[in-house]
Amino acid sequence: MAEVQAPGLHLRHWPAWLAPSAAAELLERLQLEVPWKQEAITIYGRRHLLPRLTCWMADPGCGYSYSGLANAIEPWSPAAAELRDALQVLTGWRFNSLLLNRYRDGRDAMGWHADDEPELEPTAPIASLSLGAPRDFRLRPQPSPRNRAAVASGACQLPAGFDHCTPFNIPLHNGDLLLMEPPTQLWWQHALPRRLRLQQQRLNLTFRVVRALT
Ligand SMILES: O=C(O)CCC(=O)C(=O)O
Ligand SMILES: [Fe+2]
Repeated sequence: MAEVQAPGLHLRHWPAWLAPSAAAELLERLQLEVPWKQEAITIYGRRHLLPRLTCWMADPGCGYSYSGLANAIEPWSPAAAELRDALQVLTGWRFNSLLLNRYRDGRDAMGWHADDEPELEPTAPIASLSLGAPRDFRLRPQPSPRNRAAVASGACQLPAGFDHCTPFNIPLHNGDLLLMEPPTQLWWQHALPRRLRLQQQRLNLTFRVVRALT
């Protein structure tokens, strides 16, 4: 396991957390088991198909909206539930929500964002499992709008050295596990850029802890 740290950023990376044969078998299972959909989002009144297939799985009551989509929640599939339980043993967290992304080839991608929705438990990590083709995972420093307001009002401070941080890449390979620990989502954004020559698919699973709404 390799730790990646920078001001406001803490990642733990397990290269080949799953052996290649186990990762390949899991990819096959998930491809068949998961009800993949291509969702559309509306920006300035225009509908855009997302450049990837997605599915949300969660415990009942643990759904949340993402990029303005109120997501339909699917029950845990057998393979996803096994991974959730293995991640609980590794991290001590009972992940109650999962976003699955299927990048059909290098044209599919994900833009810059942070997973900082108010529904997410801020003290929990996000656990990201990669299967299939390798892709670059990019990170760049960016205080969230909420943090920018908090910094402006004096309620919180930028992490020391934050303003000198530079964007960087972490290549994620078949079977890699990446834990994004707090407060990473507050200060950093991430993206999965397009790779137009790539023809193989990649699956990514991000396990999350959604707060019980009271
Ligand atoms: O595909 C990836 O590695 C990143 C996915 C991601 O950032 C997300 O699901 O929020
Ligand atoms: Fe994300």
